[in-house]
Amino acid sequence: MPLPLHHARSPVCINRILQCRVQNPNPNLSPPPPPLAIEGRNLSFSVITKQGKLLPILKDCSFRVPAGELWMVLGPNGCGKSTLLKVLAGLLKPTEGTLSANRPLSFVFQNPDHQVVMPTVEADVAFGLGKFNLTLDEVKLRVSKALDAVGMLTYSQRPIQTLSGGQKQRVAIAGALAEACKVLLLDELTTFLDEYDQVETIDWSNHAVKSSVTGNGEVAALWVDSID
Ligand SMILES: Nc1ncnc2c1ncn2[C@@H]1O[C@H](COP(=O)(O)OP(=O)(O)OP(=O)(O)O)[C@@H](O)[C@H]1O
Repeated sequence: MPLPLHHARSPVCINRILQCRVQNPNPNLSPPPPPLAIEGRNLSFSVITKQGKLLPILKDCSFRVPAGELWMVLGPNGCGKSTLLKVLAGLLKPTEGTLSANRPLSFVFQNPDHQVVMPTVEADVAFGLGKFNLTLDEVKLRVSKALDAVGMLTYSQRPIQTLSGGQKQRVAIAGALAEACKVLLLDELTTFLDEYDQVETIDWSNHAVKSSVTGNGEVAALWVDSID
């Protein structure tokens, strides 16, 4: 399946991330590059095992994700994808290297049932906005723009339990967009989805980060997923 994305593949280990952006053959005519939203330089992360040995998990990992783009990092189980996301989210401190990521930053997890909590689509996307001191009209506007960005606006009143797994993932992404996140970290969203929902979720996620309909400015997304 051709993915309409820039993507980075890591067949063996995440420290071999390759940057896959195609260079413009005539840089004099090209527009200025979009600002970077996430940049990791020479990131390493190690833990000390119970036996007192240093166990490297990420090694010398460098990558740059511009605003308005969705990048995928694909790798086998245990290669360090979740660790990379935790480092990006600030949950783990890199042992070496530097990192910058625009804020606010939101996580969307692999099991949508752990993330969508309210009875209807609209209520779920509005749930996270309670902390922002917004008027009711502002909440409604943010919710409808975010749902529109992921193609779920017509589902606003639908009970959550009637949605497919992929639709629930899109509602979870809309919740993050409604909170005006600048960086989306998407952790193995395809795990519980059938093939159709996988393609839809990737397409709509890509659309959402490229779209300005949320009014957030451009969002960048880093999606990690497993490959056999
Ligand atoms: N605190 C820790 N102590 C020891 N080993 C760890 C620790 N955290 C992660 N690891 C190991 O580092 C490796 C990478 O883990 P990580 O969860 O990042 O992999 P992953 O690529 O996300 O895997 P999966 O695709 O199965 O989710 C694994 O071998 C894991 O056991």
